[in-house]
Amino acid sequence: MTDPISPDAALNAALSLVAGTRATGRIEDARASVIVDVSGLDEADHAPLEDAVRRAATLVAGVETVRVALTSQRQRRVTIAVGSGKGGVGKSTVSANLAIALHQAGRRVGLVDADIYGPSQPRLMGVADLKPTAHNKVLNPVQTPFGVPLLSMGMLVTADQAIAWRGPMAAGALTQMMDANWGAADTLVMDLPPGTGDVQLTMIQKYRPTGAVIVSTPQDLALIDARRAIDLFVKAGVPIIGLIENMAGYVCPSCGEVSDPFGTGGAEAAAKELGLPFLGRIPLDMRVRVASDAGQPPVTGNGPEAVAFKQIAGHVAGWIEGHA
Ligand SMILES: Nc1ncnc2c1ncn2[C@@H]1O[C@H](COP(=O)(O)OP(=O)(O)OP(=O)(O)O)[C@@H](O)[C@H]1O
Repeated sequence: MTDPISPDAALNAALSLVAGTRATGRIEDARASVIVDVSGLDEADHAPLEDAVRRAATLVAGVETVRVALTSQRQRRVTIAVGSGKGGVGKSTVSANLAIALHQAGRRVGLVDADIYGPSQPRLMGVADLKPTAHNKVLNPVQTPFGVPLLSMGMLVTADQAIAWRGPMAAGALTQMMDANWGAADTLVMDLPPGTGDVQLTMIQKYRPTGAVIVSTPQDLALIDARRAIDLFVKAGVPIIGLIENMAGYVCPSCGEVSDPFGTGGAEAAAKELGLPFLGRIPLDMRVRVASDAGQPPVTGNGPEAVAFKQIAGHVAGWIEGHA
């Protein structure tokens, strides 16, 4: 026998049919109190949504009166941009695992894949076949198995279209994702395109992040690409939370021994020289690639790489608490 559905669950089920994850409510003494998050909606869409929510709540068994409050959460939302001076340094891998680790640490996190040149988050987050829906022209992010909803450039346009984009077009698509229905999310992690061109600058200026983390590899720092990425954020007035060194030290898949083909400590020294915090290093470990390719972000496991991602996320969470 299945349990009867509670009045609150019946109310929330009815609300989700008309407002997705925007509306939540509870019933007390035959009165339904409903909160509707109108973040990102045009002013003109508020009243129709409120009416739809009110009608849906009125039809729920046991409800005699309905009170609806509209709120906008956007002001309280923190945006963390993840950037890199060039491609292939693991920026997307870091973004996915950082978003999940922040969620595991208690934040309500959404992930925005703004990498127009190679949007890899749908695969990394195990939702490669899913597409977002829309309500009143506002996108509903795709739910992932890891508690972090996702929107990706790859869900909006084909790769060929995106590659021909100029800055303002990419920024327009980014706005559509940033103004989506993120519901109660208090933090958005934004995976930016690699490099430091006009597209990146326009995106950052149009949707200025609260803070940025820079991902580099040990050899990348020698080539000063990471410094260019830092400059890009500084130019746009975005505070740098710190530097992450990825693919630091090679972990031998057979014996587990760690060696340093590109030297060690380079990123930490560079961070010091630039006066920036060093957030931590992630080893070059085959398990990171295998788990990522399988849509199972390594931070959800219990290997040393999971610990590394969690420590980095701890530093980022500390920064958010101090600055946002
Ligand atoms: N620490 C690591 N150990 C082993 N493999 C890694 C590590 N970090 C990333 N990789 C692998 O390196 C490849 C590139 O990573 P990723 O796609 O995250 O880089 P990116 O900087 O986002 O690249 P792009 O700019 O092309 O989007 C992927 O196959 C990924 O699984």
